[in-house]
Amino acid sequence: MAELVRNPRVMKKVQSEIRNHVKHKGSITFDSIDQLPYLKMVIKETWRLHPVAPLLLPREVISEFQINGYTIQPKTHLHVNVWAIGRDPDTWKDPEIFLPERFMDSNIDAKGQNFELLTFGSGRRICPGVYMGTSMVEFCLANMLYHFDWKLPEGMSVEDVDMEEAPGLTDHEEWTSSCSYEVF
Ligand code: HEM
Repeated sequence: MAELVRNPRVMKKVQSEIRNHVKHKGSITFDSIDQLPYLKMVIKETWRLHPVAPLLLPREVISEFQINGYTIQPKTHLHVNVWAIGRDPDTWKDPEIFLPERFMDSNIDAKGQNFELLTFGSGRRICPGVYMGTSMVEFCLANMLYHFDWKLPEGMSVEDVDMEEAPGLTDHEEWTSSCSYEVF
């Protein structure tokens, strides 16, 4: 929501997609979500910049291996910095810009096969709730955007939105932003 409020162009575009689609149906169902490709791009772009678990869960090395000239010993604890991967300029063009369109005509998803986008981790310890989590986020966001128009409080501009992130196992904003909303 913070990225959408900061990017009114994207907010308008994703709301238009949802409202144009739902106009004919009356309500958002789980089946309708598959007809909302831009909503899915918005969610992937949010997960790229703001991964829910920025360092995943730690791993312990089982057997010695080499990487980039370093020898990693058994029992070493490893952290995969998904936050940094999502902002790597060798992987993403203009990584600091919130641009859902970068996922257009791209096969990258967050289901553990594309190491550029490890929202749910990967491998044997991948999040078992990947499908439930994705469906919940898609469904809740689609409903919030369908039913309400979201605005910053009176007197606050896009530049005032504080995107500072607090340290921790999960990624969350340092300060809770407030938004006003009107029923559509
Ligand atoms: C958007 C929603 C969610 C996100 C982004 C998310 C993300 C993650 C991540 C990044 C991990 C660590 C994976 C790794 O280190 O490779 C994880 C682990 C886990 N998640 Fe989720 N998760 C979500 C929803 C859920 C839901 C809905 C459930 C259960 C109903 C769930 C259950 C678990 C469990 C049990 C683990 C530990 C798996 C293990 O260590 O073997 N998650 N999740």
